[in-house]
Amino acid sequence: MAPKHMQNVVILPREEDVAVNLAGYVAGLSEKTILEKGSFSVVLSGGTLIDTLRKLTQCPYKETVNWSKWLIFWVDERVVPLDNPDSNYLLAWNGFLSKVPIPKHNIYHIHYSPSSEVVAKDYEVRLRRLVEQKVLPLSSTGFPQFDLMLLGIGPDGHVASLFPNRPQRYDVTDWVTFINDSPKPPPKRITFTFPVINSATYIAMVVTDKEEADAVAITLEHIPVKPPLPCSEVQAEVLLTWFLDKDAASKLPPNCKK
Ligand SMILES: O=C1O[C@H](COP(=O)(O)O)[C@@H](O)[C@H](O)[C@H]1O
Repeated sequence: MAPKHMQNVVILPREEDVAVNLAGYVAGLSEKTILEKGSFSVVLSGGTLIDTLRKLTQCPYKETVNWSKWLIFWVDERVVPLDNPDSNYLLAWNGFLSKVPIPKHNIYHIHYSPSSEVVAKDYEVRLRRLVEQKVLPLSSTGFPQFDLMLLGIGPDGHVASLFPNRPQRYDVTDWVTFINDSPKPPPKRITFTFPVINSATYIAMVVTDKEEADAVAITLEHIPVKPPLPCSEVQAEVLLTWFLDKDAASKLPPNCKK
């Protein structure tokens, strides 16, 4: 296995190029992982990422990817009913999942309850059951290990629902935690903790907005800020790849943009 903290930065001219490149990357990983272990666990976030996944739902990938072996999870979810416009599940369903033949029983969305604590506990219990059933492996650090996490970031450097000035980002015990005062609406959310995120085999960090350019530059240029941006603490077991368009990369020094 490659040493921890391997990172790759891919900078492309337009969001459309990122979408094309990302689809090829995910399809390649899907093929390799299914050959090696018979399934492919993919963790989605919300936000602009879902639209950037659109090429996977088109030719040739719609036909060539072995969707029957995919398992879908969410790195974070808003604590709202699944048909609420704020739901990350609904966003993913409308933009991605409804267009590809992933078996419904392989789609692990939250079970809604008005209590974010109850939702987080339930999601963690279900993950623990999948580990017991050997559907998901455990990492060497004792956290579930997903094959691929597809993440985005916010302008404040948040990743999943781990925000700069909230304690959840420092949780090293739980697998899934909750927040009732998210600085970005809606306030109630659940989120994977950093030990789970950083146990993923592969992570794709997909950023295609000018608004996130400062957070990208602070992270990739190792500019010290207090507290450190959550997105700067993401690392993968094998490889973290940043997929950026020129807007997201616009605050990086010129030598990075070649
Ligand atoms: O609230 C959230 O925001 C982040 C970033 O979203 P974006 O629209 O700036 O791409 C997202 O990754 C997260 O899943 C979502 O709940």
